Amino acid sequence: MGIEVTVEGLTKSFGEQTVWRDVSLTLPAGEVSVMLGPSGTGKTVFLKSVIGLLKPERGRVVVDGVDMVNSPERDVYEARKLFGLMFQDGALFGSMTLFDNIAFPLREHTRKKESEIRRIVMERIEMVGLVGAEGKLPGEISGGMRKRAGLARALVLDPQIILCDEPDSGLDPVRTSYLSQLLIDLNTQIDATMLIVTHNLDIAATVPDNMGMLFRRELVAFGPRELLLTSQEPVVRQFLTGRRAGPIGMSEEKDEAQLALEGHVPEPPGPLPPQLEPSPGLGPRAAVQRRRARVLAMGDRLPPAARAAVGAGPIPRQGGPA
Ligand SMILES: Nc1ncnc2c1ncn2[C@@H]1O[C@H](COP(=O)(O)OP(=O)(O)OP(=O)(O)O)[C@@H](O)[C@H]1O
Repeated sequence: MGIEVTVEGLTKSFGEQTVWRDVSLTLPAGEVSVMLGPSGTGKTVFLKSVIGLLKPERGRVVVDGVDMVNSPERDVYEARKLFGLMFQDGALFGSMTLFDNIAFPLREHTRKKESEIRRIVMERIEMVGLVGAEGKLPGEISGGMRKRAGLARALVLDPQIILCDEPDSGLDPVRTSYLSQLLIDLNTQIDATMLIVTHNLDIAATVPDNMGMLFRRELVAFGPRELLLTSQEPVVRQFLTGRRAGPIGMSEEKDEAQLALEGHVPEPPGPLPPQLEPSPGLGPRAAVQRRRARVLAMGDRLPPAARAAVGAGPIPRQGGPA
Protein backbone atom coordinates (compact mmCIF):
# COMPACT_ATOMS: atom_id res chain seq x y z
CA MET A 1 0.00 0.00 0.00
CA GLY A 2 1.07 3.58 -0.62
CA ILE A 3 2.43 5.90 2.04
CA GLU A 4 0.54 8.64 3.89
CA VAL A 5 1.69 12.22 3.27
CA THR A 6 1.20 14.69 6.12
CA VAL A 7 1.33 18.42 5.43
CA GLU A 8 1.40 20.72 8.46
CA GLY A 9 1.18 24.51 8.51
CA LEU A 10 2.84 25.00 5.12
CA THR A 11 3.44 28.57 3.93
CA LYS A 12 5.15 29.48 0.65
CA SER A 13 6.07 32.91 -0.70
CA PHE A 14 8.11 34.25 -3.60
CA GLY A 15 9.52 37.56 -2.36
CA GLU A 16 6.58 39.70 -1.26
CA GLN A 17 4.00 37.40 -2.84
CA THR A 18 2.48 34.76 -0.54
CA VAL A 19 1.29 31.85 -2.70
CA TRP A 20 -0.59 30.12 0.15
CA ARG A 21 -0.32 30.06 3.92
CA ASP A 22 -0.84 27.58 6.73
CA VAL A 23 -1.87 24.64 4.54
CA SER A 24 -2.45 21.45 6.53
CA LEU A 25 -3.83 18.17 5.19
CA THR A 26 -3.19 14.45 5.10
CA LEU A 27 -3.16 12.43 1.89
CA PRO A 28 -4.46 9.08 3.16
CA ALA A 29 -2.31 6.09 2.24
CA GLY A 30 -3.34 4.40 -1.01
CA GLU A 31 -6.22 6.79 -1.74
CA VAL A 32 -6.68 9.15 -4.69
CA SER A 33 -6.88 12.87 -3.87
CA VAL A 34 -7.46 15.82 -6.18
CA MET A 35 -6.37 19.42 -5.60
CA LEU A 36 -8.55 22.01 -7.32
CA GLY A 37 -8.23 25.75 -7.58
CA PRO A 38 -8.41 28.58 -10.10
CA SER A 39 -5.33 29.29 -12.23
CA GLY A 40 -2.44 30.78 -10.36
CA THR A 41 -3.52 29.68 -6.88
CA GLY A 42 -0.36 27.66 -6.41
CA LYS A 43 -1.33 24.07 -7.15
CA THR A 44 1.89 23.31 -9.01
CA VAL A 45 3.89 25.08 -6.31
CA PHE A 46 2.14 22.80 -3.81
CA LEU A 47 3.13 19.63 -5.72
CA LYS A 48 6.72 20.81 -5.97
CA SER A 49 6.75 21.57 -2.25
CA VAL A 50 5.43 18.10 -1.39
CA ILE A 51 8.29 16.48 -3.28
CA GLY A 52 10.87 18.90 -1.84
CA LEU A 53 11.77 20.71 -5.10
CA LEU A 54 10.54 24.01 -3.62
CA LYS A 55 11.14 24.95 0.01
CA PRO A 56 8.28 26.65 1.86
CA GLU A 57 9.34 29.10 4.60
CA ARG A 58 7.21 27.48 7.26
CA GLY A 59 5.68 24.07 7.98
CA ARG A 60 6.47 20.42 7.31
CA VAL A 61 5.69 17.73 4.74
CA VAL A 62 6.30 14.34 6.31
CA VAL A 63 6.77 11.29 4.07
CA ASP A 64 7.93 8.03 5.58
CA GLY A 65 9.45 9.89 8.55
CA VAL A 66 11.33 12.41 6.37
CA ASP A 67 10.42 16.12 6.46
CA MET A 68 10.66 17.12 2.79
CA VAL A 69 10.98 20.81 3.76
CA ASN A 70 13.55 20.82 6.54
CA SER A 71 15.54 17.57 6.34
CA PRO A 72 19.06 17.47 4.87
CA GLU A 73 19.05 17.28 1.05
CA ARG A 74 20.52 13.76 1.21
CA ASP A 75 17.44 12.45 3.07
CA VAL A 76 15.04 14.38 0.82
CA TYR A 77 16.76 12.89 -2.26
CA GLU A 78 16.29 9.36 -0.89
CA ALA A 79 12.62 10.00 0.04
CA ARG A 80 12.00 11.39 -3.44
CA LYS A 81 12.54 7.87 -4.81
CA LEU A 82 9.18 6.95 -3.25
CA PHE A 83 7.48 9.34 -5.68
CA GLY A 84 6.42 9.11 -9.30
CA LEU A 85 5.84 12.45 -11.02
CA MET A 86 3.72 13.10 -14.10
CA PHE A 87 4.15 16.60 -15.49
CA GLN A 88 1.63 18.58 -17.55
CA ASP A 89 3.33 18.04 -20.89
CA GLY A 90 4.62 14.52 -20.22
CA ALA A 91 8.13 16.10 -20.04
CA LEU A 92 9.53 13.51 -22.45
CA PHE A 93 12.92 13.78 -24.18
CA GLY A 94 12.12 14.56 -27.81
CA SER A 95 15.07 12.64 -29.27
CA MET A 96 14.41 9.39 -27.41
CA THR A 97 11.88 6.69 -28.25
CA LEU A 98 9.02 6.10 -25.84
CA PHE A 99 10.80 2.96 -24.66
CA ASP A 100 13.98 4.85 -23.83
CA ASN A 101 12.04 7.70 -22.21
CA ILE A 102 10.20 5.26 -19.95
CA ALA A 103 13.39 3.29 -19.23
CA PHE A 104 15.28 6.49 -18.33
CA PRO A 105 14.63 6.51 -14.53
CA LEU A 106 15.61 2.83 -14.31
CA ARG A 107 18.86 3.40 -16.17
CA GLU A 108 19.58 6.55 -14.16
CA HIS A 109 18.67 5.41 -10.65
CA THR A 110 19.13 1.63 -10.57
CA ARG A 111 21.73 -0.96 -11.57
CA LYS A 112 19.21 -3.27 -13.19
CA LYS A 113 20.23 -5.34 -16.22
CA GLU A 114 18.82 -4.41 -19.63
CA SER A 115 16.68 -7.58 -19.70
CA GLU A 116 15.08 -6.61 -16.38
CA ILE A 117 14.61 -3.03 -17.59
CA ARG A 118 12.86 -4.31 -20.72
CA ARG A 119 10.50 -6.45 -18.65
CA ILE A 120 9.53 -3.55 -16.35
CA VAL A 121 9.16 -1.01 -19.15
CA MET A 122 6.99 -3.31 -21.27
CA GLU A 123 4.81 -4.10 -18.24
CA ARG A 124 4.20 -0.37 -17.65
CA ILE A 125 3.67 0.26 -21.38
CA GLU A 126 0.95 -2.37 -21.29
CA MET A 127 -0.62 -0.84 -18.17
CA VAL A 128 -1.09 2.51 -19.93
CA GLY A 129 -2.18 0.97 -23.25
CA LEU A 130 0.82 1.92 -25.40
CA VAL A 131 1.87 -1.51 -26.69
CA GLY A 132 3.15 -1.12 -30.26
CA ALA A 133 4.14 2.54 -29.82
CA GLU A 134 7.32 1.94 -27.82
CA GLY A 135 9.61 2.59 -30.82
CA LYS A 136 8.03 5.96 -31.67
CA LEU A 137 9.43 9.40 -30.85
CA PRO A 138 7.29 11.77 -28.73
CA GLY A 139 6.81 14.03 -31.77
CA GLU A 140 5.22 11.16 -33.72
CA ILE A 141 2.36 10.47 -31.29
CA SER A 142 -0.72 12.32 -30.01
CA GLY A 143 -0.86 14.46 -26.86
CA GLY A 144 -2.92 11.80 -25.09
CA MET A 145 -0.32 9.13 -25.88
CA ARG A 146 2.45 11.43 -24.63
CA LYS A 147 0.59 11.82 -21.35
CA ARG A 148 0.21 8.08 -20.98
CA ALA A 149 3.92 7.67 -21.72
CA GLY A 150 4.62 10.26 -19.00
CA LEU A 151 2.47 8.23 -16.64
CA ALA A 152 4.29 4.99 -17.57
CA ARG A 153 7.59 6.71 -16.85
CA ALA A 154 6.26 7.89 -13.47
CA LEU A 155 5.50 4.25 -12.65
CA VAL A 156 8.75 2.44 -13.46
CA LEU A 157 10.40 2.88 -10.06
CA ASP A 158 7.33 1.39 -8.32
CA PRO A 159 6.36 4.62 -6.61
CA GLN A 160 4.32 4.58 -3.43
CA ILE A 161 3.13 8.14 -4.07
CA ILE A 162 2.14 9.46 -7.51
CA LEU A 163 1.80 13.18 -8.21
CA CYS A 164 0.08 14.21 -11.47
CA ASP A 165 0.11 17.85 -12.57
CA GLU A 166 -2.91 18.54 -14.81
CA PRO A 167 -2.85 15.14 -16.54
CA ASP A 168 -5.84 16.22 -18.67
CA SER A 169 -4.43 19.48 -20.07
CA GLY A 170 -4.81 19.56 -23.84
CA LEU A 171 -6.90 16.38 -24.01
CA ASP A 172 -10.36 16.12 -25.62
CA PRO A 173 -13.30 14.98 -23.42
CA VAL A 174 -13.18 11.38 -24.65
CA ARG A 175 -9.44 11.05 -24.00
CA THR A 176 -9.99 12.68 -20.60
CA SER A 177 -12.57 9.97 -19.76
CA TYR A 178 -10.08 7.27 -20.74
CA LEU A 179 -7.45 8.95 -18.60
CA SER A 180 -9.83 9.11 -15.60
CA GLN A 181 -10.44 5.38 -15.95
CA LEU A 182 -6.71 4.75 -16.28
CA LEU A 183 -6.01 6.64 -13.04
CA ILE A 184 -8.61 4.56 -11.14
CA ASP A 185 -7.32 1.34 -12.71
CA LEU A 186 -3.74 2.21 -11.75
CA ASN A 187 -4.79 2.88 -8.18
CA THR A 188 -6.53 -0.51 -8.16
CA GLN A 189 -3.44 -2.28 -9.50
CA ILE A 190 -0.68 -0.63 -7.47
CA ASP A 191 -2.55 0.83 -4.45
CA ALA A 192 -0.32 3.92 -4.44
CA THR A 193 -1.21 7.21 -2.77
CA MET A 194 -2.15 9.62 -5.57
CA LEU A 195 -2.48 13.40 -5.74
CA ILE A 196 -3.83 14.91 -8.95
CA VAL A 197 -3.90 18.61 -9.72
CA THR A 198 -6.60 19.47 -12.23
CA HIS A 199 -9.16 22.00 -13.43
CA ASN A 200 -11.23 19.29 -15.02
CA LEU A 201 -14.69 19.01 -13.50
CA ASP A 202 -15.31 15.46 -14.74
CA ILE A 203 -12.09 14.19 -13.20
CA ALA A 204 -12.89 16.07 -9.98
CA ALA A 205 -16.38 14.60 -9.80
CA THR A 206 -15.64 10.98 -10.72
CA VAL A 207 -12.05 10.04 -9.83
CA PRO A 208 -10.91 11.07 -6.34
CA ASP A 209 -11.60 9.66 -2.90
CA ASN A 210 -10.67 13.05 -1.43
CA MET A 211 -10.73 16.60 -2.72
CA GLY A 212 -9.14 19.87 -1.72
CA MET A 213 -9.29 23.40 -3.02
CA LEU A 214 -6.85 26.31 -2.91
CA PHE A 215 -8.24 29.84 -3.16
CA ARG A 216 -7.20 33.28 -1.90
CA ARG A 217 -3.90 31.99 -0.60
CA GLU A 218 -5.55 29.36 1.59
CA LEU A 219 -6.69 25.79 1.55
CA VAL A 220 -10.46 26.37 1.52
CA ALA A 221 -11.28 22.74 2.22
CA PHE A 222 -9.79 19.27 2.10
CA GLY A 223 -11.59 16.04 2.89
CA PRO A 224 -13.60 13.12 1.53
CA ARG A 225 -15.14 13.77 -1.90
CA GLU A 226 -18.59 13.96 -0.31
CA LEU A 227 -17.46 16.96 1.76
CA LEU A 228 -16.70 19.12 -1.29
CA LEU A 229 -19.40 17.74 -3.56
CA THR A 230 -22.09 18.63 -0.97
CA SER A 231 -20.40 21.87 0.13
CA GLN A 232 -22.41 25.12 0.09
CA GLU A 233 -19.19 27.18 0.26
CA PRO A 234 -19.67 29.70 -2.62
CA VAL A 235 -16.16 29.29 -4.04
CA VAL A 236 -16.38 25.49 -4.02
CA ARG A 237 -19.85 25.47 -5.63
CA GLN A 238 -18.79 27.99 -8.27
CA PHE A 239 -15.72 25.98 -9.18
CA LEU A 240 -17.53 22.65 -9.30
CA THR A 241 -20.33 24.06 -11.47
CA GLY A 242 -18.03 26.13 -13.70
CA ARG A 243 -20.28 29.23 -13.45
CA ARG A 244 -19.27 32.89 -13.75
CA ALA A 245 -21.40 33.94 -10.76
CA GLY A 246 -19.45 33.65 -7.53
CA PRO A 247 -16.27 34.79 -5.86
CA ILE A 248 -13.90 33.59 -8.62
CA GLY A 249 -13.36 36.23 -11.31
CA MET A 250 -11.39 36.48 -14.55
CA SER A 251 -8.23 37.61 -12.78
CA GLU A 252 -8.55 35.11 -9.96
CA GLU A 253 -10.95 36.70 -7.48
CA LYS A 254 -13.68 39.33 -7.26
CA ASP A 255 -13.72 41.90 -4.51
CA GLU A 256 -16.47 41.94 -1.90
CA ALA A 257 -18.21 44.98 -3.48
CA GLN A 258 -18.50 43.31 -6.88
CA LEU A 259 -19.82 40.16 -5.26
CA ALA A 260 -22.47 42.09 -3.28
CA LEU A 261 -23.53 43.81 -6.51
CA GLU A 262 -24.15 40.44 -8.13
CA GLY A 263 -26.24 39.38 -5.10
CA HIS A 264 -25.02 35.87 -5.76
CA VAL A 265 -26.63 32.91 -3.97
CA PRO A 266 -24.95 29.59 -4.84
CA GLU A 267 -27.08 26.81 -6.27
CA PRO A 268 -27.60 23.91 -3.90
CA PRO A 269 -25.68 20.78 -4.89
CA GLY A 270 -27.56 18.07 -6.81
CA PRO A 271 -27.19 14.31 -6.38
CA LEU A 272 -23.60 13.12 -6.03
CA PRO A 273 -22.02 11.87 -9.27
CA PRO A 274 -20.91 8.24 -8.90
CA GLN A 275 -17.21 7.53 -8.48
CA LEU A 276 -15.59 5.45 -11.23
CA GLU A 277 -15.25 1.70 -10.64
CA PRO A 278 -12.15 -0.24 -11.75
CA SER A 279 -12.37 -1.79 -15.23
CA PRO A 280 -13.88 -5.30 -15.37
CA GLY A 281 -11.41 -8.03 -14.44
CA LEU A 282 -9.29 -5.89 -12.12
CA GLY A 283 -11.17 -6.78 -8.95
CA PRO A 284 -12.10 -4.32 -6.22
CA ARG A 285 -10.04 -1.23 -5.34
CA ALA A 286 -8.55 -1.77 -1.88
CA ALA A 287 -8.77 1.96 -1.08
CA VAL A 288 -12.58 1.88 -1.15
CA GLN A 289 -13.08 -0.22 1.99
CA ARG A 290 -10.24 1.48 3.85
CA ARG A 291 -11.63 4.89 3.01
CA ARG A 292 -15.14 3.99 4.03
CA ALA A 293 -13.97 2.88 7.48
CA ARG A 294 -11.87 6.02 7.81
CA VAL A 295 -14.66 8.38 6.74
CA LEU A 296 -17.28 6.73 8.98
CA ALA A 297 -14.89 7.15 11.90
CA MET A 298 -14.82 10.91 11.25
CA GLY A 299 -18.24 11.16 12.92
CA ASP A 300 -19.44 14.69 13.53
CA ARG A 301 -16.32 16.20 12.00
CA LEU A 302 -18.28 15.76 8.73
CA PRO A 303 -21.27 18.07 8.17
CA PRO A 304 -24.71 16.38 7.92
CA ALA A 305 -24.98 16.62 4.10
CA ALA A 306 -21.59 14.94 3.64
CA ARG A 307 -22.46 12.28 6.23
CA ALA A 308 -25.69 11.52 4.41
CA ALA A 309 -23.83 11.27 1.09
CA VAL A 310 -21.38 8.79 2.61
CA GLY A 311 -24.39 6.80 3.81
CA ALA A 312 -23.40 7.25 7.45
CA GLY A 313 -26.76 8.46 8.77
CA PRO A 314 -27.22 11.02 11.54
CA ILE A 315 -24.99 11.04 14.61
CA PRO A 316 -26.84 9.51 17.60
CA ARG A 317 -27.38 12.10 20.33
CA GLN A 318 -25.33 11.34 23.40
CA GLY A 319 -27.33 10.81 26.59
CA GLY A 320 -30.62 10.75 24.65
CA PRO A 321 -33.00 7.82 24.32
CA ALA A 322 -31.51 4.74 22.63
N1 LIG B 1 9.81 29.82 -9.33
C1 LIG B 1 8.91 30.81 -9.15
N2 LIG B 1 9.33 32.07 -8.87
C2 LIG B 1 8.47 33.07 -8.64
N3 LIG B 1 7.11 32.91 -8.69
C3 LIG B 1 6.64 31.69 -8.97
C4 LIG B 1 7.51 30.56 -9.21
N4 LIG B 1 6.75 29.47 -9.46
C5 LIG B 1 5.45 29.88 -9.37
N5 LIG B 1 5.38 31.20 -9.09
C6 LIG B 1 4.14 31.98 -8.89
O1 LIG B 1 3.34 31.30 -7.92
C7 LIG B 1 1.95 31.42 -8.27
C8 LIG B 1 1.32 30.06 -8.33
O2 LIG B 1 1.77 29.37 -9.50
P1 LIG B 1 1.33 27.88 -9.86
O3 LIG B 1 1.96 27.53 -11.16
O4 LIG B 1 1.60 26.97 -8.72
O5 LIG B 1 -0.25 28.04 -10.04
P2 LIG B 1 -1.30 26.94 -10.49
O6 LIG B 1 -2.41 26.96 -9.49
O7 LIG B 1 -0.63 25.62 -10.71
O8 LIG B 1 -1.79 27.57 -11.86
P3 LIG B 1 -2.38 26.87 -13.21
O9 LIG B 1 -3.66 26.21 -12.80
O10 LIG B 1 -2.62 28.06 -14.10
O11 LIG B 1 -1.34 25.92 -13.71
C9 LIG B 1 1.90 32.20 -9.58
O12 LIG B 1 1.64 33.55 -9.28
C10 LIG B 1 3.30 32.05 -10.14
O13 LIG B 1 3.65 33.14 -10.92
